[in-house]
Amino acid sequence: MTVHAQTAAAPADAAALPAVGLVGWRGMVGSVLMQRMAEEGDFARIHPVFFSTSNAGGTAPAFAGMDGDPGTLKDAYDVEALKALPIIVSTQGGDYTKAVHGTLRAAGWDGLWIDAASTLRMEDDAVIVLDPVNRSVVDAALEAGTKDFVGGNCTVSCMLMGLGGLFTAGLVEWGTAMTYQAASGGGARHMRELLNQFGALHGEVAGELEDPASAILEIDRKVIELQRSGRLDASQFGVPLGGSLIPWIDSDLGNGTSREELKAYDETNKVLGRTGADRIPFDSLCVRVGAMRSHSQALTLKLTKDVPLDEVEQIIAEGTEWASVVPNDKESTVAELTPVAATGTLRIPVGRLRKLTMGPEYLSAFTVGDQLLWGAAEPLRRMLMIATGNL
Ligand SMILES: NC(=O)C1=CN([C@@H]2O[C@H](COP(=O)(O)OP(=O)(O)OC[C@H]3O[C@@H](n4cnc5c(N)ncnc54)[C@H](OP(=O)(O)O)[C@@H]3O)[C@@H](O)[C@H]2O)C=CC1
Ligand SMILES: N[C@@H](CC(=O)OP(=O)(O)O)C(=O)O
Repeated sequence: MTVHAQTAAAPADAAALPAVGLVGWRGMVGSVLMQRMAEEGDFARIHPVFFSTSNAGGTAPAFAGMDGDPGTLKDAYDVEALKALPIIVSTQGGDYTKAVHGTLRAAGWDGLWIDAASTLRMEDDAVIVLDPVNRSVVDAALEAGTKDFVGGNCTVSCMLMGLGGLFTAGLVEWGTAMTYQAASGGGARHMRELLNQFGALHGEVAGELEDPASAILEIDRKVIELQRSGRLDASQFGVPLGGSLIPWIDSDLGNGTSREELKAYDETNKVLGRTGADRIPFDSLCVRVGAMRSHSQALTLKLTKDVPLDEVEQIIAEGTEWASVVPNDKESTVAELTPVAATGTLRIPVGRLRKLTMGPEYLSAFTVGDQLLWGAAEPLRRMLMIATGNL
């Protein structure tokens, strides 16, 4: 199903454009989505209707490409206003999805729901969208009348954008991902907390750092003392992240696995359209590190056969338009395969590619991706463009 014309009340000059409800547009993920839509000229392809959970009646935002007065913000809990729209895009979060999606469906709304939250991802009648990897799954679902399209977990989406070629070629027998996830995965307040912690730690030893002759062990002692003191603000992450790491992300499933780790198996297979015995064993160990907004991961893949490394590189490079192979040497790796290099770009560098000593079918890889772009906003933006016949 492709939505070409709007069904909601809207200005006459926008009559030919599909009306799209945008909820969560000012949050962190929503802001990146708006930025990308403006960059790509998407606001000229839809008639945006902006919602708010906190400021209904306030002035709606204007973005590049929009035509006419953006009007006022509608109440994001107003089911009648939402029901009038053929498409709703939400980056508002899981609580909002839980509160509104079921009510809307129960009220008979059969529009397209495009969502960043994990709430509906594993529902049977929802599709995880990552079209450069699973366009056929998305198209088949649209054709079959599926109405719920959800962005994948950021780590899974970034991994598949980089290594999708190997998966779609059926070359992965099993895999593991050891992740290094940025503070932004927790939200904007987590990013601020990390920087405040770095600042406080520096402040604690600023005097000693000024003096090149000061004793490093005394600096180290003061830093760890502050980290353990309870005086560092760690209200978001629970424990200090600055100068440390946290090897647990999301909730505790009670079986030694975090919810984030389970997503690696569940979502990777769902994106690829693999079910039952066809699923690829895939597991992970997820770790929060002090990066700002790019997630990294070290992968071990058991290939289904011994594929020469140059062929592996070619398959990866051709897997998606955005995957780029980084030569496995120190100079290229430190320049191109870091969160600092990847942040703010749609490029997904994949490097450290080599066969492991365990045998020629065992492949090592490292990949990095901006978790707010391919990890959150971009798959939704593209889904909206697919649904409106623009991609
Ligand atoms: N963070 C991530 O990495 C990822 C997040 N997601 C999903 O996206 C959801 C949204 O995440 P995220 O964007 O980080 O959440 P945010 O907390 O940044 O934004 C969510 C909402 O909070 C409200 N809000 C309240 N105060 C402010 C403020 N000062 N500035 C901006 N917004 C404010 C806004 O709603 P209103 O305008 O109605 O007041 C906004 O839409 C998550 O819950 C998750 O489900 C998915 C993938 C990755
Ligand atoms: N859990 C991810 C971010 C996120 O929002 O993931 P999900 O959309 O699967 O809940 C992280 O902390 O890095």
